[in-house]
Amino acid sequence: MNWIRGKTIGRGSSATVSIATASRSGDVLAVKSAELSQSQFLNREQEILAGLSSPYVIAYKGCCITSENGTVLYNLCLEYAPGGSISDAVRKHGGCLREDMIRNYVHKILLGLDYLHGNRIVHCDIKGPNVLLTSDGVKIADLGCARHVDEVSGEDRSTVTPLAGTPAYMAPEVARGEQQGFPADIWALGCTVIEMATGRAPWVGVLDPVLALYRIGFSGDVPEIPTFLSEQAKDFLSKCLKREPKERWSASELLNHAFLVETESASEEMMSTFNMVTPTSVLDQQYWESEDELDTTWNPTQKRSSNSPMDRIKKLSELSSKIPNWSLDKTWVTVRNNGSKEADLCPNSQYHEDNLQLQNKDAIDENLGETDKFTTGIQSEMIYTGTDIE
Ligand SMILES: Nc1ncnc2c1ncn2[C@@H]1O[C@H](COP(=O)(O)OP(=O)(O)OP(=O)(O)O)[C@@H](O)[C@H]1O
Repeated sequence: MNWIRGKTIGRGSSATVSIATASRSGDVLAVKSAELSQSQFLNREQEILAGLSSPYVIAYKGCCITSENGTVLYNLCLEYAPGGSISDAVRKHGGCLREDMIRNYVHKILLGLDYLHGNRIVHCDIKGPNVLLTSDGVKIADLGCARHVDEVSGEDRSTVTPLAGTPAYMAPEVARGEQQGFPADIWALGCTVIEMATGRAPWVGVLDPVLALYRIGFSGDVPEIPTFLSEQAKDFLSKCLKREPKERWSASELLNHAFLVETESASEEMMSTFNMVTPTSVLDQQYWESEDELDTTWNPTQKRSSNSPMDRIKKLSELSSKIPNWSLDKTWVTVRNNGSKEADLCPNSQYHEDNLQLQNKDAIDENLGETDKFTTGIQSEMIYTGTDIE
């Protein structure tokens, strides 16, 4: 597949995302790239996405290898989401979303989760930044942490695949290191609803993530449910945030919850909110003006020698100075089992939100790997012919 790489539009822990145009069709794409030698998460995401087709999951468009400025890159081509993430939407709306908007988004996320779970896939990292807005509506993205569930036992393969996700959104059983099945996605959905309603990740007031994880795993507490929500919304949340995974409602059960009955009412307003004119080319200047994002990765498995709950909490405390507070900014961390360096864990954790964008850029510059250096400096009109991988 030939495509023209444009500006960098996002950065995550495993990859850099650029806008691109498919040479033949002119379609606008998002291309997620990582150095080939460090592309294991992109590979896993490709393997999962390639088998999926849902209007509620960001679509897979192909993958290829390119050699750019002497660096060999693995590229995952995806449907482009011009509206940003749900977290962006929360910020644009002044820090919280109206309940009818939340209802609409939740409905689409649940349709996506119902589809994934029906295909025996656990997403493992549901949160506002990983739900994107396209001209077709809300779609689940970033399946880099996703995994197949064992079809025979119905349990996940956590013995071979370490648990993953973002601490503030982790279900109690995940925080304890026990299991990460479908109910863990439902808990994370509940946390995402709180994020949409309040502009903050759950567990407000617990700034130390080590203490917070301990509380999530062992205290018996659940995140505070916003009192200003309707009774239906509160009841919906209570079904997501059951501490016992077996008591949590499934995606298909939640789709029939009374909270979602009026789901279509806010659709039109939401779609007009984000100025989602689809660019016709990577040369459209307005699409170079989106801000770069910095997400950071926390990688506890690098040092992991035991998976017992207390050992996991202790390991967390070793890393706590590098872990940011959990406010709704760009300092969330994703737990993954790759080999990234501790120095990369959270370069921006000490920065105040007011100067976050500037500081993020500085932090990016300090922490750039070769791929990032290349991608940041890339010109907007470069045509690459990748080696298609089927
Ligand atoms: N399909 C897309 N369309 C538009 N922007 C996208 C798309 N996919 C990703 N992005 C942007 O790139 C950023 C990083 O992408 P993504 O979260 O998939 O990377 P990652 O390395 O898996 O991140 P994380 O560290 O959160 O796991 C996103 O926050 C988003 O801003």
